Amino acid sequence: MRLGGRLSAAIDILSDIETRHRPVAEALKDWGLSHRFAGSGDRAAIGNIVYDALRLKLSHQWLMQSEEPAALGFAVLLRQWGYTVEGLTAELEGDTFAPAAPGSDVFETFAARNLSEAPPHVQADLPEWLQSEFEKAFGEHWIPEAQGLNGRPPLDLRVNRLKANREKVLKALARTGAVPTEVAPDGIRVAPVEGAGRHPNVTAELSFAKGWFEVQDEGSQIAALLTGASGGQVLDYCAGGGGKTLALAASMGNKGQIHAYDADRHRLAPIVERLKRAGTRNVQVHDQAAQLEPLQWRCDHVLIDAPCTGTGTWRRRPDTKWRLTPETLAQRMAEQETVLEAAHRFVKPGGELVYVTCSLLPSENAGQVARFRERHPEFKPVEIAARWESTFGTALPAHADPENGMVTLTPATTATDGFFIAVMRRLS
Ligand SMILES: C[S@@+](CC[C@H](N)C(=O)[O-])C[C@H]1O[C@@H](n2cnc3c(N)ncnc32)[C@H](O)[C@@H]1O
Repeated sequence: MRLGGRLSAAIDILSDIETRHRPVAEALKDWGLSHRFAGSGDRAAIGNIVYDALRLKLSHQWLMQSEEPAALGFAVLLRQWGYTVEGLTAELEGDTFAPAAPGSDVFETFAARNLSEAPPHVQADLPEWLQSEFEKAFGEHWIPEAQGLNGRPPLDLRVNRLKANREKVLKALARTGAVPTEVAPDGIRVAPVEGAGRHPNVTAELSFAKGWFEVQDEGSQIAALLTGASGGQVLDYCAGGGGKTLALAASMGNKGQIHAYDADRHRLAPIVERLKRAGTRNVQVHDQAAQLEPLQWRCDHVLIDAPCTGTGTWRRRPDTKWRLTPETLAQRMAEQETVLEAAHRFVKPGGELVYVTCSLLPSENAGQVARFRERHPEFKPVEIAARWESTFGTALPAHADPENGMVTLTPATTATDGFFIAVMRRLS
């Protein structure tokens, strides 16, 4: 397919997402099933246009003065893929599969408008109702912080120390251009792709099958390491598919005992195969809360990787940004309170509770922790600056609240997905 056909397909998919309120992954999959002739390069290019359009949807619409999916598609190529109007027109000329170009007046409007005159939430490309949350989180830096969530993400991997080391994996993946991550000691990164590019399918590699590495964002690796667990009894209370459980098992060198629990057994199911591939020997998986009862007051570390709105992962799932509602936020906050209430009981006196979200909204983060500490004054913040420095050998990143044991990672400051991490110790 040439660019015109790819752009037409992306516009059709954007219409489908808009009219039927469908998740982007499903819309792309359906398109692929009904267009089996399209090669993998075409699918990647089409997917990239769709994802890019959703990342900057509001500012594209404002600059084009149009909410039409076609305007979005053209805006992607002009603003994110480096085309000029003339270059794009020339490229699409004579391409019978190319979509009709928006009228010349749309391009003129686009050229005449200046984004710095748009309302702040349009500049930031987020739903207006979330502006106050971002202002609260980042003060005067809230627009660049929100914009940081609008870029393409890298592909991050975590080297599994139980089976390999960073050098070995870097060598095995040399042709991908992978490099060591800045902060996480076992992380390696393949840079974000440009234009129609796509990341290598690393899970098809023999080294992946052998358990040498996992796909995991550097922020998630950092969160797991900040638990500070090196042995003892560890409870991963919201283990899901086991991303952080695996990271903990590796950093603990298979010592101590990790208990991985999740209320949703379907989410938990893949953990068994993953643990096997990674060569872990210190993890017990639990799918019933009752199985955890003997652990009450016994755990050295309890990790709560809480259910959240996922605002920190908008680079990877930009459609969720536009589907998020105040009702969903309220629901996630209620779930967070439930898990905090249920999980803190397992921390032994002197033990630690680590609360993590992949969201940047203060009501899910600092607000949630403050309310928890009001209800449970026996939990006090740990020295997060010292923990960070001894773990990573650097100073705390820009958005941290050492007095309250909290740190926030963002694409703009740590070049990771957005994460919030609070570490507390139970005094009695
Ligand atoms: C952010 S995800 C966990 C991701 C996982 N830790 C990882 O690193 O791959 C949050 C998890 O919390 C689980 N969860 C939600 N409510 C829960 C509850 N009341 N008790 C235990 N787990 C819960 C969800 O099923 C979901 O898997």
